[in-house]
Amino acid sequence: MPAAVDIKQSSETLPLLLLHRFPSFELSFFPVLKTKYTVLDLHADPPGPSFPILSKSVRVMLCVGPTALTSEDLDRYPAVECVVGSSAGINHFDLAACRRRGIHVTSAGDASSDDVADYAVGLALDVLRRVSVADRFVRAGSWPFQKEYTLGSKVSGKRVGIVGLGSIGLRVAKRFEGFNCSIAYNSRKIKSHVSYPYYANVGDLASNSDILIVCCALTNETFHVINKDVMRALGKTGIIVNVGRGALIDEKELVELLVRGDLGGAGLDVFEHEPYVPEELFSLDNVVLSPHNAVITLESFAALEELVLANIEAFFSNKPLRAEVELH
Ligand SMILES: O=CC(=O)O
Repeated sequence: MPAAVDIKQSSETLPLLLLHRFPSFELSFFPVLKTKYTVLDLHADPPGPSFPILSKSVRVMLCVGPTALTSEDLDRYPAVECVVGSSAGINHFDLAACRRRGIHVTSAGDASSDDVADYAVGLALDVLRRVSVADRFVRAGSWPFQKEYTLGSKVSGKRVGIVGLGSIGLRVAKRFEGFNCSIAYNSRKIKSHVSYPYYANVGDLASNSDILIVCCALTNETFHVINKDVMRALGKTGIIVNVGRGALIDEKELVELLVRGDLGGAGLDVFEHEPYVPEELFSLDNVVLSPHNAVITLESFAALEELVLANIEAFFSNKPLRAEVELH
């Protein structure tokens, strides 16, 4: 499965870095990496003769995007001590295996939290005010002929429930405060630094919300945390926005409720089996679909690149890592 080696022999003393990424997804900092480290590129083509030997001494793995990192992957690289991730969500890493081996893991931290929070608000606005529908209407040339419109729904003053009040959730809350919305939240634990009402039960939060924003981490505990009952509690006028991970919501139930009109609408940036999106959603005007786009801005990528490079350098110079993940 290792495909290639791209070795810069600028200095034998520089340690190795294994780059684990999608093919043809060249980020601007890859050339910088290659000037500083001997970069083994798992997905480049063709394979190089030194790969099998060099890969045994790789100490840092850089995992770009949602490339899964399994226990078997780690077994192939016995010298790995640090996994540098490039996303905020790290459900695609086998964290238990990292913990067993004492491997440090870093994430994107809050490099893209502002952008994801902005996007969550944008999706809610779009669903309620039907911006994408209006755009399609104009582009289809319907404006001169059709005089009847489906009414949108006001955003200001709505009750916003946030599932996961971490760095993204807190930013979502601040933004909706600007719309005079009331905020409440659910998370693993009550947050003493905020005064928003806390609901230990997601269903209770949904019952008391008009807009439910899902932005918690995907773990074994939060898989399908938004189930049929929670969505029923949100009700026929409630809308749900997911900028976390697809599997936080029971997607099959979500689709059924939306198709039957038992849920008010949805703004979805993530899906359970990306890039597959259930086709039943395509014809629903109360649903806004987006291809895992919330982090994709110039600014997020710049912050991410800075963080990734800093963490690699910190590891090799025995300095503290940033955005290190606590492995329980
Ligand atoms: O989805 C994107 C991320 O987790 O950073």
